Amino acid sequence: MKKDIHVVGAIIVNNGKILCAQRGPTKSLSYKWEFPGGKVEKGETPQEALQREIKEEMKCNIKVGQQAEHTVYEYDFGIVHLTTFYCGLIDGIPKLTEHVSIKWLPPQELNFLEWAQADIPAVEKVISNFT
Ligand SMILES: Nc1nc2c([nH]c(=O)n2[C@H]2C[C@H](O)[C@@H](COP(=O)(O)OP(=O)(O)OP(=O)(O)O)O2)c(=O)[nH]1
Repeated sequence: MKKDIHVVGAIIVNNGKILCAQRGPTKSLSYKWEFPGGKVEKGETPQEALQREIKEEMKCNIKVGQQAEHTVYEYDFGIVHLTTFYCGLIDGIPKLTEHVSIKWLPPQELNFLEWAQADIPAVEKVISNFT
């Protein structure tokens, strides 16, 4: 049986643009674009996990707002349960640490990137929420 992986992703909105992050070559889903975040650990709420992950991987603090989407997607390596939340920056500027590239894009340009498959419903939702 495939393992269930519970993941949170931050849709960080700043000045009308959204932060998109590209996965590195050594990771699963290499070079795909994603919302920064990661796996929820035992005892954490999804919101706590997201704040922790963003602090670790982007060196900034966020406030976590409304849930945008929840998707279950079966990859070959496991079943990802992805919950995305709209977020805002509190302090610091997101920095490139674990990802190979980050971009701030207006919502209508999100579709130009090659997203991880689990993210596609969230991307569509963001586009429709902003247009
Ligand atoms: N952070 C994040 N992960 C996502 C998204 N969409 C998606 O399918 N994923 C997958 C990729 C990973 O398999 C898993 C998140 O794991 P992670 O971010 O904590 O771990 P990782 O990069 O080290 O991944 P891995 O190489 O261990 O699989 O969820 C997304 O938008 N954000």
